[in-house]
Parts: sequence; structure tokens; C-alpha cells
Amino acid sequence: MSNQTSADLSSLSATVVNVAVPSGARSEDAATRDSEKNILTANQIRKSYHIGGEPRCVLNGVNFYADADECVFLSGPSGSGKSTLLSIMGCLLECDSGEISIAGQRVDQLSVSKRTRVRRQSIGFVFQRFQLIRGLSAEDNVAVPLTLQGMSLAEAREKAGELLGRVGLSLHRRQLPTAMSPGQCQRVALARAVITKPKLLLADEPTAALDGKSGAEVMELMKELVAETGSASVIVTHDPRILKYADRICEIENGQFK
Ligand SMILES: Nc1ncnc2c1ncn2[C@@H]1O[C@H](COP(=O)(O)OP(=O)(O)OP(=O)(O)O)[C@@H](O)[C@H]1O
Repeated sequence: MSNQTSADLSSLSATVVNVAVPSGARSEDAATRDSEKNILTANQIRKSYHIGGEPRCVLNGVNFYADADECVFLSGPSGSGKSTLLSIMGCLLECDSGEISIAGQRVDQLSVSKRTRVRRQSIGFVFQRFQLIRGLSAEDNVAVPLTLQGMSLAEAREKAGELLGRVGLSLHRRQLPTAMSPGQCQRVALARAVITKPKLLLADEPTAALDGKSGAEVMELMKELVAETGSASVIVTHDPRILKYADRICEIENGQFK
């Protein structure tokens, strides 16, 4: 993620107050929620990094949830642990302790290979810098997750082509990412993230590298595509321009949600 200025952060906080987006991350209020809608639950997540042989606690007993049809923003100062939490929830990084459930399945105790399977089947990722494969066309980038699930390349390409049409890139199917604009690249990355209809979409600063118009287009498409599958989305962002897309904002500080 980019290093954002404190001005950006105060702007985000100020807007939180102004638009009155619900805040809060706690899973203790589960009794008041519809458990059938729950997609992601994280309970008492702890994570330390060892720096110079010394442990440094980044997440100190974090609780979090995201439900179907919900877009939750994660905010907080630089270094507060947002990306770490996102990586743990995305089965990319192991926590030291705590429980994570995705679509009703505990994932924190799974073997690496089983967590990889959960990731491929249930989670889509969007990154700030797109992370497209440079040597593959837009269509093949989007087809990759389907082929990893066992679909033939021909069928995967057909579905990828259809989805690229949905995100306004039907004329760019055969183009390499290096020949596309940042906004177009992020739309390809979004298509790649949702092509398997994942239950959970995780995005790390998806609009930070985009101008306002491209960022809004990506967010509109993300909301539209995620709504079709009833997925939950969790977005780490410092970008006050996209605040209106949040259903709930959770602010992390000193290893815990405020
Ligand atoms: N692999 C690692 N090894 C050691 N320390 C790490 C590692 N990854 C992250 N950290 C440290 O953990 C803390 C939290 O990092 P993280 O990237 O999760 O924060 P963040 O809130 O996403 O920050 P930013 O908004 O600046 O991207 C930071 O102090 C960072 O330097």
C-alpha cells in the first residue's frame, strides 16, 4: 500500500463523521446479526512480527466480521496492521492465534494446501498495483483462476471474454497489461477477482493508483459484480473519494479496532 499523508487520514475520518456510515467491527454483537448472512468471522486475532529478534505485536486480539451483500472498509494509520489483517483473512498469512471462519468453515487450522484450496474457491483479491501477469493478455489473466479450478483453457477464455465485456473491455481482450491504462488494468484485475464468484472479495487500496473517474468506475463495477453473487467485500483504503461505497467502516489503531 502507499504511504498516505496524515491529511488524507484526517480527511477520511472527517468524512466518516459527515456521511454517518455505520462503524464498528466487533463480532460480539453476533446475536443481533443474521448468522445465515455471515461470510467472514475473525475472533481474537493476534499477530506479531519478529524484528531484530524481538517480537512486535501488530494485531492484538482483533475481532471482525463481514456479511453477505456488505462492503466493509478498513481504515487506520499507516502501519496499524490493515494489510496484515487482510492477508490473514485471505489465507495468505497465518495468525499466531485466533479463529477465522469463511463461509462457515474454520480456516485457521487448515494445512497450507487446504487453505490454498479455500483461497482459490472462496476468495477474490484486488491489489493496489493490479498484480496482473505481464506476459498474458487481459483475457488470459482473467481466465487463470478458472483454469486453476480445473476448467479447460478454451472454456475459461470464453467466460473471461464475457466478463471483460461486462467491465467495458471487450475490445481489449487480447491486449497485454503493459498496453493498458491503470484504470483498465484494475478492471481486468477486478474481473479476475470475481470470475470464480467468490464468497469474499478482499481489496487492498484498489483505487490508490487511479484517478478519481477510474476509481469511481472500478468501485461501481465492484459493487455491481459483488451484489450479483451476494458476496462480502472488505476494502483497505485511505481514499476519501470512495467513502460513499462503504456500508460500514472499521478503524484499526494500536492493534485493535476502535
Ligand atoms: N513481513 C513483515 N516483517 C516484519 N514486519 C512487518 C512485516 N509486514 C508488516 N510489518 C510491519 O507490521 C506493521 C503493520 O504493517 P501493515 O502493512 O499490516 O500495516 P498497514 O496498516 O497496512 O500500513 P500501510 O497503511 O502503511 O500500508 C508495520 O509496522 C510493518 O512495518
